[in-house]
Amino acid sequence: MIGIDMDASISNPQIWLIGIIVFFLAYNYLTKESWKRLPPGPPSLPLIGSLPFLGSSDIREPLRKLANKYGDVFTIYLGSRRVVVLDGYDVIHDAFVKNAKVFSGRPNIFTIKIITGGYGIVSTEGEFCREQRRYALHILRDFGVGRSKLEGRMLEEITFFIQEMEKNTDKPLYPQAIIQKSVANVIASVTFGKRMNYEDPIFTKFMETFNRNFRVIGSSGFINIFPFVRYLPGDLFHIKQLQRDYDYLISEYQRIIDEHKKAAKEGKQDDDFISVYLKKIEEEKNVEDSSFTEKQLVCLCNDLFSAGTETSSTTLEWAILFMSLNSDTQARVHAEIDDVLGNDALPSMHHRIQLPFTEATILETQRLGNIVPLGVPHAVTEDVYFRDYFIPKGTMIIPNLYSVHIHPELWPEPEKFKPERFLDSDGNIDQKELIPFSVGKRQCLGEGMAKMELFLYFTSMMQHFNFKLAPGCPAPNMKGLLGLTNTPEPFHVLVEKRNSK
Ligand code: HEM
Repeated sequence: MIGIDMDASISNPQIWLIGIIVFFLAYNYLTKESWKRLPPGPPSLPLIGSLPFLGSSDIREPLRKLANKYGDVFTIYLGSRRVVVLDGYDVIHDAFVKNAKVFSGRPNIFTIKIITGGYGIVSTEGEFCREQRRYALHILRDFGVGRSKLEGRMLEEITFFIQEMEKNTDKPLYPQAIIQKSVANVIASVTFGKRMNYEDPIFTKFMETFNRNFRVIGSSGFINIFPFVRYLPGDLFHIKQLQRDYDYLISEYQRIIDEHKKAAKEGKQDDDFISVYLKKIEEEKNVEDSSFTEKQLVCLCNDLFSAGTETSSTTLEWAILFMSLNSDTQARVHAEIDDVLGNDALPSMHHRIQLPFTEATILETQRLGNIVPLGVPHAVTEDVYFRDYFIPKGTMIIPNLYSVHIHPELWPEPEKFKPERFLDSDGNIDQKELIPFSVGKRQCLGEGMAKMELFLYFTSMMQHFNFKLAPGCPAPNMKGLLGLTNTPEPFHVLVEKRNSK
């Protein structure tokens, strides 16, 4: 008969070891959040998480496939970071609008933290962010979003833009730089109170640095998943470059803020974001722990430039590309604009209602261009049960706006460019479930300004020019290049001056 010698077992180190392992496994199992039913998802491997299931660089289609398999709320792991992806309009709306209080946080992202230091709006959360967001919106509204003051400044910039395009007619043009400088000038005019000459070397250096910064952040997924790479010698992952470029941009904002302070001391009143904000800092100087500081103003300037330049200019680039490839649509837009504006009246926002097809073409550009396809990541600010799943506090949330904009039930033949889909049977605009600016409490702060910009720029461009692909230049791959935004692959167009009517 086989008996158990208890004394021998207690002193046997192997049995102790097995006991400890069993204890830890059991502890891990019992305390693991998964028993609380985290949203399902693909397996997660040590260190790399779900990366093998996300394709090489463009994760849009892999995310769609995962949604087909796991449903409209699913979990992936970027390295060891847990991320919940929301797929489709209903679930994004449920989270960001109906559960806005919990879903309006921002995740802690290494590259963003090293450059912003926790200031600004885009990457902050909580009461600090709410107060700053409210005040920034107040300035923008007061300043003229939806009113003629901003429209006047924009139209002035558009005049320079049209002149610049005219210099480039009848030869192959890659329009990215001209559009971007002009759109950056709109932000400069709102923020600094002045536009800059396109050839100005300071402006050129600023935009080059800004673009490099944007590109590095756009491709910094690897650094954010494996932040320890910052300790490697050299600068293989461009982290030092990122910091250097950011310091340069900050010094430029600071220089302009100092000029404003000097002007204010001399009694000169400026009518721009910086001037209004500086007055607020002065008003709050005796308020303990006021969130209105110069450091915050500097970061706000950067937020407005970062969030407001690339997005609008990329949308306009897509618009030119779609027009070049869809001559029937282009002809219909031309005809509508000719009827309402002729060839020299300046467009204004009150023309929007008379130009429904033009408006529908802009909406279709936003849908198919999918400029910010994965939105800006949110985070849940507390543990939450959502659609029967448990999502722990701090989890990063990705709203897959791309999934909304290519959903075949919402948009039949979603891959085709068809502005008519936004017109109802009476020919009026029906925006349907288009959400390029996201939804909820963190919805784009510049939406009003962006809509004005897209309408005035697009209408003016179409009033003056006809676009077609430059001979010998093939159409680019229409999926675009995914970074922070989805930009068209480089393309060359022929810009032809129109003589309408
Ligand atoms: C076509 C142009 C634009 C598009 C497609 C766009 C899209 C977006 C999206 C998707 C978000 C993320 C919202 C979220 O977190 O749920 C966002 C945030 C933001 N946008 Fe825009 N945007 C555009 C233009 C602008 C402009 C012109 C400005 C500046 C005046 C601006 C300023 C901001 C800011 C400050 C945020 C952060 C808001 C926050 O964190 O609370 N955007 N935008």
